[in-house]
Amino acid sequence: MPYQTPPSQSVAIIGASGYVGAELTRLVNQHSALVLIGCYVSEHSSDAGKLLGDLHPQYAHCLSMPLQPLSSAAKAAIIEQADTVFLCTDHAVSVALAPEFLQAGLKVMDLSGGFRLHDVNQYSDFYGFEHKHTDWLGRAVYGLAEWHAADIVTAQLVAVPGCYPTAALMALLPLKQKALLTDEKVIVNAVSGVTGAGRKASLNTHGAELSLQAYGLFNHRHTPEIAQQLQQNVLFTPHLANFPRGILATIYANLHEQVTDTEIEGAYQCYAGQPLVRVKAQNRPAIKNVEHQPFVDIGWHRQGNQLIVLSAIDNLLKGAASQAIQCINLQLGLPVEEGLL
Ligand SMILES: NC(=O)C1=CN([C@@H]2O[C@H](COP(=O)(O)OP(=O)(O)OC[C@H]3O[C@@H](n4cnc5c(N)ncnc54)[C@H](OP(=O)(O)O)[C@@H]3O)[C@@H](O)[C@H]2O)C=CC1
Ligand SMILES: CC(=O)N[C@@H](CCC(=O)OP(=O)(O)O)C(=O)O
Repeated sequence: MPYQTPPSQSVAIIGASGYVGAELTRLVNQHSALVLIGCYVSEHSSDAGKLLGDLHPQYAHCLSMPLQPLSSAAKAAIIEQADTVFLCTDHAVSVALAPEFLQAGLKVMDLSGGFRLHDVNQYSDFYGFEHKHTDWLGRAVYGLAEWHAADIVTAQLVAVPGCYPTAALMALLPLKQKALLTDEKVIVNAVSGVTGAGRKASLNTHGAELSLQAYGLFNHRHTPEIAQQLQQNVLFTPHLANFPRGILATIYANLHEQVTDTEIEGAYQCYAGQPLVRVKAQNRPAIKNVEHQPFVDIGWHRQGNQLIVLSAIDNLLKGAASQAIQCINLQLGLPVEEGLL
């Protein structure tokens, strides 16, 4: 029987003090159909009991109750009161937590990578842990909202895509769908702002150490995620840069002989009527145009059979929190942009 969704939802946010969780708290707070029952951090977090505004003053207006520790009693209260749980936690934490809520009949929107990959072996290879919940892995729906709307509507577990895969797939899937690309490896170079690395301090993200630098060469976990969804090999190289938020992806793909500009234009027509996707041939998307916005901006340029597609998103919004809101909007039968524009 398809999962039934009531018209409004009570939601809990776990990992609410992080960059993604705080942004999601803001979006839930301004959403007319969502009722926030609580915001949680880990059981022994030093931030338990603090106000969101103590940690993120810009979100002080979004939450009057303190951040709560995720104790057994808190989990029981969530199961009692919430319809949907948003997990804004690390991958391994999400994999451990999600089944507890799913088995109790709640819906889960997981913003980590814990349920995105179909091949369980890739968790050991790319995430460094063994995935213990293959049953739920098989049932998770990939939450790329413009591409999997019908499945998202009935999903109990949504695996909200990674930020880099969102930027890459939104640019490439229209071309793939129309079979305009050769089978050669697609090259994705992308630059992310530092909030992409999360809130916890590390040497790599320390201001004085930060520069524009590549990382994750050949082995970033988003390589299999992009390849799985695109059904094509990719060479993905992420770069970390010294700005707060946003991703710009520069993508190199090869077109079949004889593909015309009109066919490329036609492929991107799949986004006509999608209010959060802005495509323009010859456009050079810029991070400043998508910062704090739920949009993906796409532009394409070709020379002969060589195509360059550019794609920009806010990593914390279309790359995470606003995409999760798009997914719950679909489940509630609301316009995808509800509460976002
Ligand atoms: N940053 C980004 O651009 C994107 C991130 N993501 C994914 O979203 C998730 C969150 O990312 P981000 O906000 O950057 O991460 P942060 O490190 O900023 O936040 C993590 C949050 O999880 C909480 N937490 C940690 N351990 C537990 C636990 N055991 N139980 C409950 N809560 C816990 C932390 O609080 P505390 O430690 O105090 O308990 C904090 O609130 C990650 O899986 C990330 O990969 C996805 C797309 C984009
Ligand atoms: C700059 C930076 O460090 N970015 C993160 C990607 C964040 C993201 O999208 O996330 P998931 O972890 O949810 O897949 C990284 O490369 O690990």
